[in-house]
Amino acid sequence: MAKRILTLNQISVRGLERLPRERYEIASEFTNPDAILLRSHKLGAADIADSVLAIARAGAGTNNIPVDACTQRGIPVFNSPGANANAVKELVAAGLLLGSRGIIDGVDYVAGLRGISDAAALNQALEANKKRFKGNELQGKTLGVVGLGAIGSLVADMALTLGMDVIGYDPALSVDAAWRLSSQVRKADTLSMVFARSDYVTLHLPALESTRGLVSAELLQAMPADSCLLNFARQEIVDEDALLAALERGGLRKYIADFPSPALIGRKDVILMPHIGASTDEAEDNCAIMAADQLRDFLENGNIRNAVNFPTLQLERAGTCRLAITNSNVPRILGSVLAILAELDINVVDMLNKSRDELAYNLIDIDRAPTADSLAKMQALDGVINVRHIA
Ligand SMILES: NC(=O)c1ccc[n+]([C@@H]2O[C@H](COP(=O)([O-])OP(=O)(O)OC[C@H]3O[C@@H](n4cnc5c(N)ncnc54)[C@H](O)[C@@H]3O)[C@@H](O)[C@H]2O)c1
Ligand SMILES: O=C(O)[C@H](O)COP(=O)(O)O
Repeated sequence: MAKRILTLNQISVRGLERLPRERYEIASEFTNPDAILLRSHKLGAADIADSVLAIARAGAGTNNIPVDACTQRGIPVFNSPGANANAVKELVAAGLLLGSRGIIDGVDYVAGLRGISDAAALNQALEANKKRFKGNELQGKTLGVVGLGAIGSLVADMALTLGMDVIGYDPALSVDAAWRLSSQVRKADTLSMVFARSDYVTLHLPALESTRGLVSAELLQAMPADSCLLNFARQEIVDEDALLAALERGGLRKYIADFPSPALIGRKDVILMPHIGASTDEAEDNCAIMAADQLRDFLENGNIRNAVNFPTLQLERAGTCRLAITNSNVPRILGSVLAILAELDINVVDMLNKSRDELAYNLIDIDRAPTADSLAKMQALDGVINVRHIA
């Protein structure tokens, strides 16, 4: 039977094409979907039907998904790391330029000259007024990058090519990300060091409980006068009251962000974009393709790539069929599962078991399909969260 994929945002067609119609039904409304494919749609735990086996986020941030509730229910949440990083990097480049030059005010000024029909008079007005839109160059200025993952590392490289000094902070930098990073990026040991030493600070870290309000009054106070803060990560990382206070007292020249809020709209010292960091054809295709491929591999083979709450685990298919079992990460569960298979005289052809935090996940290839009774027995074992028989 075709698997049912519920889409909760518009997903690029190139991604949806990875889910062939003979095996997948895709719709924006389903009562009992097998999986959910979404972008920034805010998903509540109660919105996830019992039938859902997996959730795929075509994008980086998963703070719109109740990941802890999914983990408890044994539902992997996939994302597409790096697939939209270049799009965000390019918008940050635009943000830096908008923060350093009088582009927006200058363009607005020119738009207001529509009524002048005489070219000479127009030219005279432009030349007389252009001093109002003077800016500064980025070359030689310091950019502080907070979060040096897929996006932060590209932003750091981009800033180096613009002749900026780059200082970076990431207390949880992965080994892969460290390899990607230019040796010209100076390491900051503390967040306050980044804020104190930068003309521009750009945020590229996830919204987590631990990063909510991370950009605090204290950090903003440490910034040099005339500095700019760029936020293309998430709104909640910046303490909005502290931000408004910093802008009011002139401690921050500009806030440039992808996340408008009522209190920020209309301020001259704030440049807001409508969450378009990943809104390019290329990024939308990349994210949707990655998310759809990972989802399909999970639904058809139980393999896990780029889940934010499950261990990474891939096993070549062997045997007649496969069991995918999620359980609490405690001893003896796997042994009990194997004992049930042994009772049925079913041979294990290959298997892989991995854990991540409180979860363990197993792929077990067997030479014969188990009975419905034995599957129910496995499901009933203490600590087993779910058991899936994949033909
Ligand atoms: N504006 C947009 O449209 C848009 C697009 C893509 C991503 N994003 C946001 O950007 C975030 C980063 O995306 P990414 O693809 O670079 O993710 P990533 O996982 O590759 O990188 C995030 C980095 O942040 C680091 N980090 C975590 N906590 C930190 C902390 N307290 N201080 C400093 N660094 C910390 C991690 O170690 C990691 O290296 C996403 O989580 C998402 O919220 C926004
Ligand atoms: O986290 C992300 O990938 C971005 O915020 C993009 O969100 P979007 O897919 O809704 O544009």
